[in-house]
Amino acid sequence: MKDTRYLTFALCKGRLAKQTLELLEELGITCEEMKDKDSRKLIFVNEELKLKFFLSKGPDVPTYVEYGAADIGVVGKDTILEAGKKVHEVLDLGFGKCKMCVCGPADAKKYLENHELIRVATKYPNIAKDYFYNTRHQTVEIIKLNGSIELAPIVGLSEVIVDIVETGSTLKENGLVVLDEVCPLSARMIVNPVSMRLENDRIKELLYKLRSILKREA
Ligand SMILES: Nc1ncnc2c1ncn2[C@@H]1O[C@H](COP(=O)(O)OP(=O)(O)OP(=O)(O)O)[C@@H](O)[C@H]1O
Ligand SMILES: O=P(O)(O)OC[C@H]1O[C@H](OP(=O)(O)OP(=O)(O)O)[C@H](O)[C@@H]1O
Repeated sequence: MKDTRYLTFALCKGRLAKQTLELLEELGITCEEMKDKDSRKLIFVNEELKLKFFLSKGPDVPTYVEYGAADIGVVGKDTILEAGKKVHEVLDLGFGKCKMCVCGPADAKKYLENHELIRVATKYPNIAKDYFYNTRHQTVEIIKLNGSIELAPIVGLSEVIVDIVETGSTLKENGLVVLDEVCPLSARMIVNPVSMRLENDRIKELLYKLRSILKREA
C-alpha cells in the first residue's frame, strides 16, 4: 500500500490563530502543543492523521501555499488580496470578520467626492491601488506604512488611510470616520493548485466536513 503523504497547513499567528485551532478541533484535529504560548517549536505533527501544521506571519501564509511548502493555508481575505498569489481560495471560514475601509477626518470626504490627488497611507498598497485606480478611477499617491495607520492623517502624512475596521473604536478614539467601504473581510482557506489535484480526495473530504460544521454554526 502506498504511504500517505503529510498534508501541511500554514496557519496565521495572531488574531486568527485561536479560532483556527478551535475549528480544527471540531474536526477532531487536535494539536495541544500549538497552544503552548511559551514554546518556540515551529512545526507540529499529527502522526495518526498524517497532518503537519505551522504558524507563520499572516502575509507569509499565501507564499508558503503558492510554493507548495504548505498544501493548505488559513489567512484573512485582506492578506490574500494584497499578496496576489496563485492559490485557490476554497472556503470562507466566517470568523475574523472586519472591513477594509477608506477612513479619515470627516471633512476628508470632499477629497473623494472631487476625485482629488490625495495621499493615502496604508499597510495594503495593492488593495488601495486597485480600489482607487480601478474602482474609483481616482489618481492618488499611496504611502506604505507597517502599522498604527490611523496616525497618518492625524500628523499630516496623508489625507486618508485604507485600513481594517472591526469595532470602529480605533477610529473613534482618534477622531476619524469611515469615508467609504472597500470590501468585507474574513478568514479564508486557501489551497495550493497542485495539491488540489494530487490530494483531491483528502482536501474534498476536509472541505465537506468544514462546510457542515460552518453550516451547523450559522
Ligand atoms: N481589528 C482587526 N485588525 C486587524 N485584523 C483583523 C481585525 N479583525 C479581524 N482581522 C483579521 O485578522 C487577520 C490577522 O490579524 P493580525 O492582527 O494577526 O494581523 P496583522 O494586524 O496583519 O499582524 P501584525 O499585528 O503582526 O502586523 C487580518 O489579516 C484580518 O483579516
Ligand atoms: O476597528 P477596531 O476594532 O478598532 O480595529 C481596527 C484596528 O486594528 C488593526 O490594527 P492592529 O491592532 O492590527 O495594529 P496595527 O495598527 O499595528 O496594524 C487595524 O489596523 C486598525 O488599526
